[in-house]
Amino acid sequence: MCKSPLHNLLTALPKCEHHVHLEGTLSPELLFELAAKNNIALPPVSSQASREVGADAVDPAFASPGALYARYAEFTSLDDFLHYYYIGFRVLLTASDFEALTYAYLRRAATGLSGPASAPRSSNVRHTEVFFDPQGHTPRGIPPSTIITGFHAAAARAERDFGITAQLIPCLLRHLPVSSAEETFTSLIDAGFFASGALAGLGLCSTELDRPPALYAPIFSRAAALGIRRTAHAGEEGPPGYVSAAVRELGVQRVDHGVRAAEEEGVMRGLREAGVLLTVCPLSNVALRGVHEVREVPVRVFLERGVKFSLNSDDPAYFGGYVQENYCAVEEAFGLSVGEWRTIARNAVEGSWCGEERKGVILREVEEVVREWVEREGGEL
Ligand code: HPA
Ligand SMILES: [Zn+2]
Repeated sequence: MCKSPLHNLLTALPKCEHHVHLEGTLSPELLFELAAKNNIALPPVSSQASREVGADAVDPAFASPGALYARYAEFTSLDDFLHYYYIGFRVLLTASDFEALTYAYLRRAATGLSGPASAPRSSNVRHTEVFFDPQGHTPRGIPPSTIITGFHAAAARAERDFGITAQLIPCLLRHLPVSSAEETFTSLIDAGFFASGALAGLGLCSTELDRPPALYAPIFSRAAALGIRRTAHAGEEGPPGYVSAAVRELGVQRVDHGVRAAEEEGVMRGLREAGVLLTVCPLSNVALRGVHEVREVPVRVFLERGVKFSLNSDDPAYFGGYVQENYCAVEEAFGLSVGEWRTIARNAVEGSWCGEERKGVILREVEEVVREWVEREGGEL
């Protein structure tokens, strides 16, 4: 629980999350549990065990969940994190593994609970749009259909149980050749996953430096021609110019992270004029050393310049917080007003891809929660 007087408003505020990687919700505990169940070898923790040809390098972080958590607290960069993130993929094999992973995340996002259901609710994500990385699974013999089946089974159950709605977005991986991204995108189209609504849009992630958005322009223009919504990670480690390139050359409706846009007024103006929403992830930025502390995330600058953003967890199992913890960290760092939180909550709903009817429902909930708070506690709107 954060120390802010607005804490109870922040837990009650209806939220939309647009930037969370399904594989980034894999906790160290579940990683070890699935490795044991699926008989998957993790990197050896001592040189005794690593003599085979092609074996992983020795890494004492895989000694226990506690050792992994300690290593996660010391990430030095995006690529340092991605090394661990992709190792985690290995334990996910079956549709039921993906269903378990998805349901645990949705329950936590909707209720704040990871333990017993009797505890009071302390988070209120009403709608979430979740990334996954097909190219991290197909080489292991796991087709996108396995992930999509598991995800939607969990989403249906979580909607019944908690009233949260969820959509799924594949991200193409920038550390692999562009030809692999093209093949992946083509196979997802051919399988009819976009046309059926099983996939809600297209994303782009992984290593950013030296992978300019323009490399992916042909794929994204194909997506545009097919009426597929688009988003891309940009301006996390990469320069502000990558943010404007994502908007101009990929035609994205959202930019994931985008925080380095604040370094250039012209880039901010472009975002404002295009009405693009940034999916900002404050605790992720601290964990991966983009900033030293949340106070350096340009939240205030974006609010003052009218650049829209939502607040998100990115990879909550790796970065020490879900959406709720990100909201609290921002409030502790900036002390925003009730009116500013209302703007953030409304922009998050409006930047969602869930359809006008659902957006209308959540917007009304936002207004009700804010109105009740102001009537009870006072405060500026
Ligand atoms: O923050 C991120 N950036 C890029 N790629 C990613 N894949 C998972 N999380 C991230
Ligand atoms: Zn991300």
